[in-house]
Amino acid sequence: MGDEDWEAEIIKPHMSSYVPVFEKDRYSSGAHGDTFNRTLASLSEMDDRYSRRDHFMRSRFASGRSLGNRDPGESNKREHTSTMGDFGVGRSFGNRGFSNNKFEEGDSCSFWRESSNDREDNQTRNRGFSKRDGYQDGNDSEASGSFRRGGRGSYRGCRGGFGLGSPNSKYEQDEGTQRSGGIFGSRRSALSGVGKGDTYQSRSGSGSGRGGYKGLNEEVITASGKNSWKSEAERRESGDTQGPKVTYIPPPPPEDEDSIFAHYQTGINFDKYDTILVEVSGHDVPPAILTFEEANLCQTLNSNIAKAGYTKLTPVQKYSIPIILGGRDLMACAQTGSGKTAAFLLPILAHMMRDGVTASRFKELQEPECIIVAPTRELISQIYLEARKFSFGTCVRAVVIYGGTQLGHSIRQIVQGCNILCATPGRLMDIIGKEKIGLRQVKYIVLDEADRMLDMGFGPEMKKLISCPGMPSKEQRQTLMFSATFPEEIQRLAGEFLKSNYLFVAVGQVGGACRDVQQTILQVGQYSKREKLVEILRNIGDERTMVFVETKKKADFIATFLCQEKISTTSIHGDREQREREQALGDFRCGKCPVLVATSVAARGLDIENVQHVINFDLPSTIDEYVHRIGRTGRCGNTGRAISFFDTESDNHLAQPLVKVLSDAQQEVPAWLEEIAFSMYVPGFSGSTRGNVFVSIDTRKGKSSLNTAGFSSSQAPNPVDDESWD
Ligand SMILES: Nc1ncnc2c1ncn2[C@@H]1O[C@H](COP(=O)(O)OP(=O)(O)OP(=O)(O)O)[C@@H](O)[C@H]1O
Repeated sequence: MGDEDWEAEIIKPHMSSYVPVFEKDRYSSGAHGDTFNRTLASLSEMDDRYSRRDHFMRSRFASGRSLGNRDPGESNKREHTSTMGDFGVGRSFGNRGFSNNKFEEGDSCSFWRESSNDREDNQTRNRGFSKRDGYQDGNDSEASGSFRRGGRGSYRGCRGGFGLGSPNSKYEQDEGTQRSGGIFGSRRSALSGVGKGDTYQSRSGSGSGRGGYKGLNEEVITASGKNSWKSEAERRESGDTQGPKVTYIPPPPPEDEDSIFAHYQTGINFDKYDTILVEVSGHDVPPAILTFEEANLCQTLNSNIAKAGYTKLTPVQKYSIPIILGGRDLMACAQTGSGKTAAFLLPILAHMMRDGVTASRFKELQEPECIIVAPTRELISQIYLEARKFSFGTCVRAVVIYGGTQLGHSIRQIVQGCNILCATPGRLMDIIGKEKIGLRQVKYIVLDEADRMLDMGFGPEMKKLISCPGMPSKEQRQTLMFSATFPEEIQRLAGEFLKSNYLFVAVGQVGGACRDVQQTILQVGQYSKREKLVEILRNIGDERTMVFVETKKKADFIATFLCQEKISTTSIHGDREQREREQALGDFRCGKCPVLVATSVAARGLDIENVQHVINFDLPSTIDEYVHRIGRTGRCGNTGRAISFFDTESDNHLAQPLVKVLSDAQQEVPAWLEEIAFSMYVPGFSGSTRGNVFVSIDTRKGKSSLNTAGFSSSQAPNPVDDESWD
């Protein structure tokens, strides 16, 4: 099947999904989530408000009129502001916008092309603008600024002297050029130095633009025509386009053993994992193991496991490790924070050790045995650190490469030896296109957050990956997929990547929320959200809290506002430069800024110690996203709390799946939410999932089932969105 067919297949079938039906006599708001019926719904609601607003505002603000730091509705002025605007002092970016209750209005219509690019979620976008050439031209002139940017070598104090690496090195010629600005100006806000009492700075460098190795306005750049199999994402990072180079070199992680093995404690509910039901489907299922010893790993691995503080297997590990050790392909679905990363890393490493895999820095062409892909830069970095931890003291070398960093740096990492390549899709395809790695030796491909990796956003990239010259066929490699959510449609697509006899492991309910997270849904209208947020954060005190919002500019806006309220806050979203994203995460991790305002870019996979609260200031557009977001707390047996603001103006489509997720996780369901859910009743479906613990199952069973994840599939992200992730 050609690429086009494949993409079409992704796009179209999503448009129907299974959603629960609320029937009065069957529905219960209690703790038992088995009273839902199954239904085949029509298209899930697609919220195109932003696209429409975008359209409107483009015509309204296309001239880039000046604005003050008042509210997001006026913030396109920042396109012409080259200095660090201090939103914390004097004219209040936050207060004025909100005090007039104009935030939402402004939000919807500020940056004239932002709304289509701003949301890092699963919404459809308006992709109508193009202007490729103009954009390119605009960037040409910025090229000289790249080294200035790269010269900021003091990330977290770790980068002194590290800086740009060796500009004269032979790899420098391979340096990709990545655009970071252009015709759309500099709406990216950069936040820095946010601490207690600090001001929250929003910078809009006229030359730096959006920090932009990602985003819709980059996608429209005309490709060179070379490497025609390459995607826009790859071209962006590859240097096929004109623009300044991205010179950011991430600081190397600490090398001392204590740092490598630093970990947090499992929580009081860790042992309760044992009571979660697990179902494995497929033929010839190897028996689960109960202890690490049963896995028969080599001594070094066992020692690393012990140093990591792992004494007991989690359910997904008990089942996945023997399956992978047995050479089988696997699709595994287990709740957030339950140890999926080690579930694939340990058996892969065990095989590599068995096979005597050794990294060689003398090989001109590096040929990794394992490729791991994940949707965000921060997540792939985290997976890399786990790989480094478990391979400590072995000859296996893990490398991480991701967008937003200097391409030459990625290449230099690889040539030092590469057995496990952890990568975001864009950078991976770029490196492959530049023939910096060979694929012939690939024995393992891992898709973490696999449903995300296979949806409309990244699916085409993944398809290309497995079709790359040299890539062993699926019969000759092991393909492993992990996620906490797995829509049925995506499961079906996954079949193309997996051997037909792959095994499917479901730990608890596919797409179910972690039960260690106490979920609260509050009915809060858009104009009351800010006040409510402050009230909650003041009660929370210094406990680490992630606040999720729906758009990038709102992330900046809310972070600014919280800083004005003297709540130490930082933010992470796809319009921030990579250096800033990493700085923000670092400040949050270490507690310098106990509040992190984030878009969906931080929803998946991030494993941050002591995140006690997640607040959905805006609910996401899909229930899967909700499950992943709240999964940033309550990890590894620890407890956490999630509070979500439900706006009846915009969130009603989530009522049904929310009630389902709450019920399944044995959470209290507010009566008002039940009512909304009931009012959203979709007639025409019969069937019940009553009594079916594994309400979403291996699709090969041919059983269409109630699947919270199924809600999202109809709203699978537009490919455009993904460039803010990678
Ligand atoms: N067997 C274990 N014993 C102790 N800690 C563990 C064990 N397995 C994993 N952990 C720890 O639990 C935390 C969560 O693991 P991990 O990030 O792999 O979860 P996940 O299932 O991938 O979550 P998500 O779905 O959010 O990506 C990590 O800090 C990890 O080191």
